[in-house]
Amino acid sequence: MPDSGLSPGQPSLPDPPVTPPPLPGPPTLPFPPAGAAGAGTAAAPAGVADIPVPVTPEPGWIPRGPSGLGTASLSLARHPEGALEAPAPTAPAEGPAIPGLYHHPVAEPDPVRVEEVSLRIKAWAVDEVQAFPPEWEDQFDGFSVGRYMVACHPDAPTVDHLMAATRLMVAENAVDDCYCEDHGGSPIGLGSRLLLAHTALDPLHTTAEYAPDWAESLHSDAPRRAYRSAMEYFVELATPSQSDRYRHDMARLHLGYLAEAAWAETEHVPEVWEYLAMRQFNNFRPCPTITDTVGGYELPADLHASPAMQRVIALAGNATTIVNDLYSYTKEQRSPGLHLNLPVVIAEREGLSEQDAYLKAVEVHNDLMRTFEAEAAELAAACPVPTVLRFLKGVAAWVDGNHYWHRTNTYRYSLPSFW
Ligand SMILES: CC(C)=CCC/C(C)=C(\C)COP(=O)(O)OP(=O)(O)O
Ligand SMILES: [Mg+2]
Repeated sequence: MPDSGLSPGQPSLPDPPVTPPPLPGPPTLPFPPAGAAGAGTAAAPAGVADIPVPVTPEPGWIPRGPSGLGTASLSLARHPEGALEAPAPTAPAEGPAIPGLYHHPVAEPDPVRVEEVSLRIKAWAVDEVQAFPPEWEDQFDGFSVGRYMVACHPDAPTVDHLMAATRLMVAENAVDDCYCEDHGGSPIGLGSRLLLAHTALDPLHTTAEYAPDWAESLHSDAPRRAYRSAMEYFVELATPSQSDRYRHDMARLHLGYLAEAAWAETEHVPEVWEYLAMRQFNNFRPCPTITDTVGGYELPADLHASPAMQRVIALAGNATTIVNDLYSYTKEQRSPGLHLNLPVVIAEREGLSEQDAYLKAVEVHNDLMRTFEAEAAELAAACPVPTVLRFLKGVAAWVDGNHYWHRTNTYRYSLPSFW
């Protein structure tokens, strides 16, 4: 079991079965040829849906109560009887897709898995890391993180694997909300907060005199508690190289947050290309790049580091992140001050109307998606190694699941009326 380097403090997970699902037979291109589908809905890439998903039944799971001094008063989201409640199961999710947005529809995520992950993630958030105060419970439920992660990782062999991704997603959002954005965040002092929180992922190695203060600091706010615990679970499942990949991607993310904050502080509107550069770092990338860990296999480090794979990952991450800019546009228009996103920056820097800028941003997204698919297909043909093929399929599945979640999260997002 790889060592996290973090002080233990949480009950250890049972050893999850990590037998990966059988790999596809003869290598096939996981994507349709570039341009095969027009704008808008496209057929799901052949192959992604073909990976079997063995569902390993897990022993009955009982939510743990809070433990440790003083945690009783931190118990949130409880009914008087003390039972945690997962967000109410919903009918198949609705929500319109952005007209003209190139995307692949996905099958409705397995409701049994969604229910189980939703229950377990809320217990973790409430009992283990106290990730949110009671008044944010509706927002936590409305985020639908269980549905998000089940949709993005259709090949996860067990719910434990899904939980690793789900905890990290909650922790990443706790940092974004509490340090950067609308739940007490601010550009002022952000660098210091992010660096100290980053040590929950990439531990401080120091002398015996100073180490205890650092270890204590990891329990001092919700973002650090969430990062520390989520990472501790993740390294139990990941190889050292997968953990290091994740740390690197998180450092990239934190660098992106800092550039966004620097512009917000001076109310600077960057050039479009500068915005795209910032958004390549302030990006979903750390989520699709754990697809192999969550799938129970490993893309070897040298194959992950190859320039062609790095380009495919960056293109996929950029497409997923511009999807966020488009679906969160009205939410961000309503927020105080000028919230940068691709349509806003195009409108400001290129002198377009809000509508024309939005439609141009849709085209930028579609270009990124098509280039991602074309280059992933080229890489699959040039390097038909089973782990490469499966990783590419996993990234494509994450891209599609991410679109599904944004489209269907009508609690959080709504479309502008440009059509
Ligand atoms: C989950 C993760 C790694 C997120 C990092 C970057 C991030 C917060 C996004 C890509 C989402 O963008 P945004 O902050 O604009 O989110 P909302 O629009 O508020 O949903
Ligand atoms: Mg957004």
